[in-house]
Amino acid sequence: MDRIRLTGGNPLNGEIPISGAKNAALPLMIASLLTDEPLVLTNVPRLTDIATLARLLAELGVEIEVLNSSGAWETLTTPIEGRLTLANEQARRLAGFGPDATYKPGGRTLRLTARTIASTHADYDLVSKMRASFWVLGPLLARCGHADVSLPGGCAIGTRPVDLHLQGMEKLGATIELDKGYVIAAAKDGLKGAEVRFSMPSVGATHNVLMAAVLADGVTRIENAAREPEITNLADCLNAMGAKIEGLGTSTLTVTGVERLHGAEVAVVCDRIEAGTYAMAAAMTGGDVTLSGVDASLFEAALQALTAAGVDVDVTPADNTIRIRRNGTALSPVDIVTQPYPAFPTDLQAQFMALMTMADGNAQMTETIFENRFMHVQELARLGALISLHGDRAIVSGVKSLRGAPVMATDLRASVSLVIAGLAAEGETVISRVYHLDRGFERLEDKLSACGADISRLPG
Ligand SMILES: CC(=O)N[C@H]1[C@@H](OP(=O)(O)OP(=O)(O)OC[C@H]2O[C@@H](n3ccc(=O)[nH]c3=O)[C@H](O)[C@@H]2O)O[C@H](CO)[C@@H](O)[C@@H]1O
Ligand SMILES: C=C(OP(=O)(O)O)C(=O)O
Repeated sequence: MDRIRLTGGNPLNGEIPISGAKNAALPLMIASLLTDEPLVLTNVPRLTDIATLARLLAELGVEIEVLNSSGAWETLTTPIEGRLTLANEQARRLAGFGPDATYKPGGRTLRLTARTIASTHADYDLVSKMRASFWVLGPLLARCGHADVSLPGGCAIGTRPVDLHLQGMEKLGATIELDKGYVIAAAKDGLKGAEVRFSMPSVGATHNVLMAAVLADGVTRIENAAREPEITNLADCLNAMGAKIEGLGTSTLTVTGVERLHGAEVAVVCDRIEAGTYAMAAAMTGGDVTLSGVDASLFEAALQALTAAGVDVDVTPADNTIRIRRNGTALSPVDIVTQPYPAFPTDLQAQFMALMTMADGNAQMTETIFENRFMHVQELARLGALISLHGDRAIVSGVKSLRGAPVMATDLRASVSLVIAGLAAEGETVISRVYHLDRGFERLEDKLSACGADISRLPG
């Protein structure tokens, strides 16, 4: 298993191009199941989660092509015994591993075509690797009237039930049974529009029910929908495919079902979590970094927290850039509370905690979304951080310096919080289990070393 080695102390200086968002690219790829025409996605990031989902979609019958550097479509999926598969080599390519002479920021362009659905079975092997795979349930039900999908996996940050997804499908007229770890869903006479009111905003349940409702018969109102920008990206995509969704960006989505959807071309929105992560890394090292290809309006709460910590944040919307600087000034402690969008995102909590480990005083991190998202605390402690846990709150007492140490990545965002701390720690930090990191950060070592970080991958 690969590890990341880094020696702290270098301020980050330069430009970091921000990739397309993992959490938007995944539902957009899944939306391809809703039509027999091609769905073209631009700005798709190179990540293992993209490869994992591509594998699953291929098994369901989706042909996947990539636009190569000569401007031609190259097929990544291979038909074997009447089924499509994605070979290991192609999966590694989608994940962005290995030397790639054609690499340039701006992501890949993929074309996904689900001419026919070959299978409505989403196997444990793939769904257990990644939360978003579970979202094939809605589109499969909508297009085929049945699906059996393994209960999902994803980052181990809490119990993460799927009751809201299932209640939503039942409201649309599906029958749901649970058998041997699988959700068996059927809608013999098709899905019917309905009122779906979530007891709490769930990103995944909103994606899933939205994709089911677009082909349902009649009008669906989704109340208390999540409002994350990745949901708006999906709703925009579905509308470009011929869906009728109103209320984009609000907590009430009204969907008038249509009989069929058609192909479209849609860009993946920028990754606000990746951008926030690098902003915190730049602040941590006392550097001067310009994030490019980024929309600051998508993560205002995080940028406000950085400003409150004494970091200079200059947004230039016309250029899609944000300049992050901290030259010599101490970091002020700032309390944060994670909440659904547009509040401070849970996916940036670990990174902000890493930053606060060197603040001048005590900062309180309250995690309200997931009940077990403090796994990074004990690893940050190995680097010399002082953090105490009190239920859903962590109190971080800033220290003057951190010291490098061997640490273990426990989930995606926890892993990158260790990178941020390691960049400022004295001496060497080696992070194991970096497969977590590869799920969601495109070419992290390249992006950071281009700005002066002493960081490299140790192949395992
Ligand atoms: C691939 C992806 O986009 N993942 C994101 C998505 O995860 P995900 O879609 O899993 O997160 P949700 O928004 O669904 O979860 C929010 C809360 O609702 C609870 N819940 C959710 C569904 C359900 O049926 N029942 C239930 O109780 C969860 O346990 C959690 O406490 O949103 C999270 C919250 O912004 C992010 O941290 C993840 O990065
Ligand atoms: C928690 C995350 O991913 P997942 O929902 O796939 O576990 C994340 O992206 O931070």
